[in-house]
Parts: sequence; structure tokens; C-alpha cells
Amino acid sequence: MIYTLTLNPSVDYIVNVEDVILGKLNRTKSEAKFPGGKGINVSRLLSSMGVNSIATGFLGGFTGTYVKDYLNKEGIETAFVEVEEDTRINIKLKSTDETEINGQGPTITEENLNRLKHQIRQLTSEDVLVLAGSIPSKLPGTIYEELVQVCHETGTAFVVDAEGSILKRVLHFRPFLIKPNHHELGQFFGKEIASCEEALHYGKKLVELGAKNVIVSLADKGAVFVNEKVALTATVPKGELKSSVGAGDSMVAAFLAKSINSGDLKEAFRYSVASGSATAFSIGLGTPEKIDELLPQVQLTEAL
Ligand SMILES: Nc1ncnc2c1ncn2[C@@H]1O[C@H](COP(=O)(O)OP(=O)(O)OP(=O)(O)O)[C@@H](O)[C@H]1O
Ligand SMILES: O=P(O)(O)OC[C@@]1(O)O[C@H](CO)[C@@H](O)[C@@H]1O
Repeated sequence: MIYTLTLNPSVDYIVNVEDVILGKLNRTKSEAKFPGGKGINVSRLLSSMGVNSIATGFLGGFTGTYVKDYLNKEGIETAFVEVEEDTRINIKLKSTDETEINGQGPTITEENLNRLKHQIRQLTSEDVLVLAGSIPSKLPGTIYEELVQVCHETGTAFVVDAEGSILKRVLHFRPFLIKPNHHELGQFFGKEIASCEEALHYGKKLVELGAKNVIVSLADKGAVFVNEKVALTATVPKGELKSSVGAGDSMVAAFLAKSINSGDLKEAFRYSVASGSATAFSIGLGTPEKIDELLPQVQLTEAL
């Protein structure tokens, strides 16, 4: 079974305002809300592709109930640890630019955390754990490392989608997949990374440091894939950017779904790029139909 772990889920409130004027009353042109948080987005995308997963992490209050009910209505099994305070609301403001304001999230007690650790300890070598998103400020900064250590002991394959400083701590445990964007990759190496060539160069270093498969996304500039056997660059489909929220998570979900079903990692990468763009061209997550429509625009080139 695939488990997705979102330590700090959210209700994403996506508002479209024509021209935001700070310090004034602005009215929305359109608005939408969705359950959010990176692991949750992975579960939702997997579900739309017919792949089951169990979503876990911490949820609380009326916003937590909204997230849980929404997922359950979509047929996604949940195993969240309930916390007392409300799950956060993250504002995604789409105007001429995209602006995000992410909340801090609820307090997580030691007992809450122990319950989660106990859950993760029950996973086996038959399972895959996707750890995605930031670590809430109330939790120890080493939590991913601790959980990944448990996966290492139980033989559970794991995927990490998180910022560079977190990646640094987990690479030696040999994640099945990591998916930094070019900013996160740059943060990892203390360099600015702006092209697919640079991303390939540093992506290969992540493989040397322990990652089994690495995808680096560069938004509309392309994406790269590296493992011990191949290095590929991909073109990215052209279209109207509606909201990139969840685009990276959609890449992770599609790669997992395809690689588990077919074992063909190149095709999984191609599908993953189409999936990222399907979401970027949608309000909310992309659909399998949209992914299939965009797939012909994703061309792979083997890098030397
Ligand atoms: N403007 C765009 N045009 C086409 N595709 C895009 C665009 N922006 C994002 N994508 C698609 O989404 C994928 C992920 O985008 P990006 O590199 O912004 O990742 P990310 O920063 O992890 O995303 P997120 O917004 O979810 O945090 C890209 O590889 C691409 O397939
Ligand atoms: O605050 P974090 O955990 O870094 O990111 C949370 C978040 O911005 O990421 C998802 C998109 O990837 C959204 O659904 C959610 O609001």
C-alpha cells in the first residue's frame, strides 16, 4: 500500500483577484477551496488514476473535518492523528503573479507525535511511504530523518518531496524518489540553478549521495530525470498557467503510479511531467484525461 504523510495539511483557499491593491478592499473574480498539503495532493492524484493510498498526518478542528470528509468522499482512506487545534488555511492568491500565504498549523503534542511514529513503525517492505511538505515549526526539525530511519529498518520504500535542508538529512537512507524544484536543488548545493544542464549536473550528485531516482522540475523551463542508469531532459507542454499549486505533487503521484504499474521509469517520468503541467493548467489538480492530452508534448532527450 502507498501511504502519504502530510505533517501540516491545509484547506487551500484559491482566490483570483484581477489587480490586487494592498491596503484596499479587493474583491475576488473567482474562488475555490480544496484539501491541501503535499502528501494529500499526492493521494488525490493517485486516486484519480485508480491507485489506492492511505493519507496520514495530523488533522484538527473544522478545517480538519473538511479535509477528511472531502478525501473520504473521493474514496481515499485516511488514518490521520487528530489534534486539538484547527488545521491551517493556506491562501493562494492568483493575480498578475501567484502569491501564497501558508499558515503555521496547529500545535502537535508529544502524544500526537508518538501516535504517528507508532503508525509508521507498522509499515512493511510491501509499503511505500511518501513524505511530502514542510515540517511544522512545532515539530522537531529532525522528524523526517527519524521516520525515514524507521522505514530503513522496516524495509519500507520511501519518497521525499521537501526543501533542500531536509533532503540533505535523508539522502543516505536511499529514497526511491526525490523531486526538488530547481530552487530547492540550488538551496541544497548553495548555487543558483537556472537550466536543465545545471539541474542534470547537480541531480547526478544527488544520485551519488544516495537517491535512487531524482526528478528536478524547472516549472515551464523543463524537467530532468537522473538515476544510476539514465539521465534525461524533458520538454514541458505549453498552455495557460491557471494555478501551479500542487504541480510538483502531481509529478510525484504520476511517477509513482506509472513506475509501480509498469516499472518503466522513463515513461513514468514522461507521464510525471505531463501530470505537473495538467495541474498547472487547471484550478485544482489535473485529471488523467488532461494528462493524456498533454503527453505527446513531453519529449525526452537522453543526456550524455
Ligand atoms: N508555466 C508552466 N507551464 C507548463 N508547465 C508547468 C508550468 N509551471 C509548472 N509546470 C509543470 O509543473 C511541474 C512542476 O512545476 P514546478 O517546477 O513549479 O514544481 P514545484 O515548485 O514543486 O511546484 P509546486 O507549485 O507544486 O510547489 C513542471 O515540471 C511542469 O511540468
Ligand atoms: O507549507 P508546505 O507544507 O511547504 O506546503 C503546503 C502547500 O503549499 O503545498 C501544496 C502544494 O504543493 C498546497 O496544497 C499546500 O498549501
